[in-house]
This record gives sequence, structure tokens and C-alpha cells, in this order.
Amino acid sequence: MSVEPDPSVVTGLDHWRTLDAAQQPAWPDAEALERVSARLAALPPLVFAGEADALRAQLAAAGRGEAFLLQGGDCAETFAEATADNIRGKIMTILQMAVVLTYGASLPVIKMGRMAGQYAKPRSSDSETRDGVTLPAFRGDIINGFPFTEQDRTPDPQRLLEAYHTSSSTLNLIRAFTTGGFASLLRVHEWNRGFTANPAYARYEEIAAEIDRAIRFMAACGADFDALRTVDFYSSHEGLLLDYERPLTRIDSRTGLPYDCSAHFLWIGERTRQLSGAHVDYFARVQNPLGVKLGPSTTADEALGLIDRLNPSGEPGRITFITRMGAARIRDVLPGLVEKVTADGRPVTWVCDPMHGNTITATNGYKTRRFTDVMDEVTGFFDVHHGLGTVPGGLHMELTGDDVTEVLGGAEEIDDEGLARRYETLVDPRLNHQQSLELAFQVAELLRRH
Ligand SMILES: O=C[C@H](O)[C@H](O)COP(=O)(O)O
Ligand SMILES: C=C(OP(=O)(O)O)C(=O)O
Ligand SMILES: [Mn+2]
Repeated sequence: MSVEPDPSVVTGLDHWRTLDAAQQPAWPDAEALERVSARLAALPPLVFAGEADALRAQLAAAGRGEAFLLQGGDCAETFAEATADNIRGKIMTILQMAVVLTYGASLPVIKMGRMAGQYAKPRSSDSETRDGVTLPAFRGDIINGFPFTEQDRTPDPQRLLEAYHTSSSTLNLIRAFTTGGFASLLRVHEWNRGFTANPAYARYEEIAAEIDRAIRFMAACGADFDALRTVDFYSSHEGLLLDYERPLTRIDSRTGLPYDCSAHFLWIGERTRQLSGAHVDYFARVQNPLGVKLGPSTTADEALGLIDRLNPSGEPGRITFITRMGAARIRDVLPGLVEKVTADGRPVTWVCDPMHGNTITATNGYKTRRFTDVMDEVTGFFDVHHGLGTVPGGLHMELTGDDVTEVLGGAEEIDDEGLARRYETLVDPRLNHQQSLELAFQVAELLRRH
């Protein structure tokens, strides 16, 4: 039986069009956009509403300290990089980190990719100037192209369809890998043994050996490793480009309520979380679990206003606050915010993004981050929550499975010159495969100390 939606629910989904929408492209051809929207609206949803509900329940558990979220992937996915090797590398990295964190936290880890839709980027500047030529800034493959030509940089609505189809094939491979035996706990553990066998990472050997013993203990107890051959893996991206999110929003036949079926989880970015803006209005109306990024200037009133708008009834798991304060500021600014939000009583899940508050420019011009700053912010996040008796619910990372050189440091000691070796990101620097695993092992060490 299907439940018909209240007509006002459906008309409300277009209310954002009357509000200020930050960070949207200026499409040159409104009719072309309309044709694409109609096509997108007729295509199948990418995820099922029931999966988003299951994720909401798991995020609620993370908010209570009964699970831990690991969300990771590129800053900006690209169409060209949606290859089997790349997708496999990111999944492997996230699964390997998740095993280490499961052990470190003694909690189930919710696995989520910034994948299968992370194509739209907010930018500090609308334009870019090179050698006296000014063109629109690159806003992600779903909007325009990276090459610095007028044709590439002109927003093209056909890209929305390519984003949909690329997301669809990415998600298909994710589902195949995570349910077809590739993600089996024993295999992932073997990959981690391979990592710590490298002398460069010997300091993590102790935890790897402990995990090994734990797995042998499980085997001796008769654990059903066949049941551990599949994992749930959720998709997420920044809910930024409303011309994409609106046509992919569907009425759930079970409840008559709208879900944004472009991904399981959508987050509102630091630059688009204005209480009276289009993004907050739009996402308030869909049922998915939502994230909101909170930077160091966030006031308690803003955070409480976001709860009023996005989760007035205080449903557990509905809101995840992803704090990105910067290593230098987290210990000063996070406690007051967490205290005031906690006093409100409506639950939120607190997650740490240790990337976006720690971006610097290297001496040779590369946009980068220091591994030590990233780790310092994660440490500050755990310290603050432990100090307050609140729950550190997860990590939000920019990472890739490749051997890129975009973040400084780690055991490989990537330095300013080293960045040039393999700097491939089109927007923000990502931890490479090894740095991501190092981070997971260091977090496991940290959790052991706590
Ligand atoms: O991913 C985050 C933002 O899109 C990014 O940091 C903005 O970068 P910009 O300052 O280079 O525009
Ligand atoms: C744009 C991003 O982050 P923020 O909104 O926190 O700056 C991002 O996650 O890539
Ligand atoms: Mn980014």
C-alpha cells in the first residue's frame, strides 16, 4: 500500500527557490536546465528511503556512544577518476581504517563514503584569474570543467546527468564490493597485516598484533566469519547544488514523506548553513539523516537555530554536527558550543572533520595540510568530549586510496618539495592510503589511552 503525500509537502519542496541560495552556479541556459531537471526527476532514485532510515538509527547510536562513524573520501570526486581502481582503493582504505577503529573503540563502525555524488564544491571566490584572464572558478565536475578555458568553466547542466550516471555506477561497484565477499573481515585484516609489515609502520605492529589475537579468539569461540563477509556502506555528499538534489528527491511510498534519494546522508556546508537560506529550508523538508559543518565562528545560537529548523522534535540520529575548528582553536571554541547544545536536550551526533580548519599554503604554493595538525585536532576533539562527558561520535576525512602526495608529514615525511611528486586533487588535499591508515592506528592508540 502506498501513502499519498500531503500536497503542501510537495509544494514546500520548491520554497527554497524564493530564498537566497549561496554558492549556486549561474546557468547560462535556463531551458536546458529545465530539460535536464525533468530527465533527472524521471530516472530511478540512487538509494532507497529505508536505507536512509537504517542509517539514521545507526547515527543515533553513534550519538549515544554505541557506534562510531567513519566518513571519508575525496574533497571533490571527478568523472575521470570514477574508475574501478580508484573506487576499490577508497573502499579498501575506509574498510581497513574501520577495522582498526572498531578494535580501538570497541564499537561498531558506521562506514560512509564521501562518494557517489561528491561533485559540487563551494568556493571562496566566484572567479579565478590567471595571466590577466578571469573565468568562473571550478565548482566541481557536476557544474563546470577544471581546465582553464572559457568553454570548460562555463556551467553546463548536462553535467548533472553525467553526475547522476557516474554516481550510479560508483554506487553499483560499492554495493558489489561490500556485499560480494571483497570486504570480508579476514581479508581486510590481512591487508592491515601487510601494512604493518612494512618497517616504516612498525610502531603500529603492537595494535595489529592485538587485533590478530582478537580475531583468533573470535575464531576459537566459533565466530561466524561468513556473516562478516558483507558490510553496510553508505553514500554521502555535500547537499550543495539544489538543482541536482531537488529532482532526485522522491516521495517515499511507505510514509508519503520526501527523501533526497541522491545519497543516504547529505550535509550542509559551512558556507551554506545560513538559518534563513535556501539550503536549510530545503533539507529541513527531507527525511534523510543530515550533517551540518560547524566552523570556529559558529555561535551557540546558530547551532540551536539549526536544531530548531532541522530537528525541532529532537529525533535521535537526524542531525550530525561535523565540527571543523582547526587544531589551534578546537580546545577553545568547541567546549562552549557542546555545552550549550547539550543543555538544550535534543540529541545531536558530534563528528570531527580535522581537515577543513587546517588548510595552509606550502612555500611552493600548494594548498596542503599537516598530518600533525590533523591528528592534533582529532586529539582535541576527543579531549573536549571526554572533559565534558559528551560523546565523540566519529570522524569525517578527506582521503584517497592512492599514493598521492597532498598532505605534509606522516611516516613517509612528505615535505614541501615532496608535494610536487603526485599532487592530484582539484580542490583540497587528501590523506593518502598510508596516511589514512596511520591516522586510524594513532586514533586507536588514543582511544586506548582514554
Ligand atoms: O572543500 C572545501 C571548499 O570547497 C574548499 O576548501 C574551498 O576552497 P577554496 O578556498 O580554494 O575555494
Ligand atoms: C567544503 C567542505 O567543507 P566545509 O563546508 O566544512 O568548508 C568539504 O567538506 O569539502
Ligand atoms: Mn574539502
